Amino acid sequence: MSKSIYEPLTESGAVALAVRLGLFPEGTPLTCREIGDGNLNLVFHVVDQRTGSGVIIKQALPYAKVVGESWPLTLKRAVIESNALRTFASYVPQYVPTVYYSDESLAITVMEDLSHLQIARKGLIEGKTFPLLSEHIGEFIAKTLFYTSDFGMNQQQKKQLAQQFINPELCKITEDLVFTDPFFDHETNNFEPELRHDVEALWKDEALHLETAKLKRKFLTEADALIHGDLHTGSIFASDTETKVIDPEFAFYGPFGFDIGQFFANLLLNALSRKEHEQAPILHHIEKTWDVFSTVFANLWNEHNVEPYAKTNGWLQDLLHDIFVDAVGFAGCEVIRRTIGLAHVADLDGISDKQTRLEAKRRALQLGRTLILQRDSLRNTKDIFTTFAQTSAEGYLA
Ligand SMILES: Nc1ncnc2c1ncn2[C@@H]1O[C@H](COP(=O)(O)OP(=O)(O)O)[C@@H](O)[C@H]1O
Ligand SMILES: CSC[C@H]1O[C@H](OP(=O)(O)O)[C@H](O)[C@@H]1O
Repeated sequence: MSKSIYEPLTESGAVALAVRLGLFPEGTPLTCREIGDGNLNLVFHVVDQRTGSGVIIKQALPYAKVVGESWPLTLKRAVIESNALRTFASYVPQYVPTVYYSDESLAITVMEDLSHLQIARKGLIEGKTFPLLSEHIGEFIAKTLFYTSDFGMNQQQKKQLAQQFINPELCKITEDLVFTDPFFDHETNNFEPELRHDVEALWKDEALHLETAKLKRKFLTEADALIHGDLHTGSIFASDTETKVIDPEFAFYGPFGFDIGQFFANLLLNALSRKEHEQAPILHHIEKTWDVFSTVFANLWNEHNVEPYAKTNGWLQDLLHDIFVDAVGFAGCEVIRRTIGLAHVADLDGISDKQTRLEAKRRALQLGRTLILQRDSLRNTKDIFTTFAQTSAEGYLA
């Protein structure tokens, strides 16, 4: 298997691979569908017709699927993804799919089929609430961050691990699409003409540029822990009882606050798409994520810290404060990029009434701006909700 030379799989090729790998007993009647709906990769669902049990074969393409062959992209992202899933599984196996097999030259990851769950974004758009989502994600983030940081593992081994997750091409996508392009008149941007006035105001906003630049610098330079790097609600499978995080191909050693910020942002985008009286469960998820994250992280800090300064009075509180402020700022960037940048979210784009959709997008731009500019003065999740409630339909220019 290791001598394989890369070529994109077809559905029949995926079946043949599953058989070659012995994933199903000889003679099993198998069907396969390519079900990838993300921006980058192929995803094959191979199913035993008799039992309904399946496996997922995910394969990276040598380019970004959403744009096409004109945007070449490293196949190494498949190795990053399978290694990240395996690393996360060593701390929180309950929150990631099991990886059965990976092949660097074919750029594939073969993993547990999670089809009994639903992509959280889709469920949230349908009005589901997934009661345990925030508890699980708070714990996922706290444990993966703590145990891969200088506080939770041997500090020399951490540097070795960070080397394995050097991920320059995928980081550049985030540096460009999240932190840069939406704030300038760039060809990757994508927004309705009615928003141009608001978007142009954003492009000219010097104060916003300064604060976004500071957040970008953090993303470029702070190697706190192994982060997922793209923890939006489309990267999470959920049900009423289970939660699984997928798609960590953007993983690298980055700032503590980034995954929390991405998750907050995508919850806020969903809340913006809802009527006011339906927003409470989503805002509750933000509160709960932070509560669980900070509690679990603090417990790990107090009980398993390898750093001699850990017991220094005030350091943990100081760090949690910084993580919160950064998360709020990163959330602001993500809210803006998902509204006017290259890759949108169905939560907003799927609002069928044009006026309602434009109002939600204007509120998103205003919310993103406020989160970035006022992040230092927001002390807790209640302050995020106040900011959210103060956004107006007039949006950025209000
Ligand atoms: N382990 C899995 N089990 C079932 N379906 C999956 C699994 N992984 C991915 N998928 C399906 O494939 C889609 C795209 O997967 P994703 O990893 O997000 O791809 P991309 O990297 O292209 O964004 C998901 O939205 C989901 O529908
Ligand atoms: C050209 S990549 C755009 C966008 O797509 C990624 O998301 P996903 O792989 O989950 O579809 C990531 O968010 C990138 O910023």
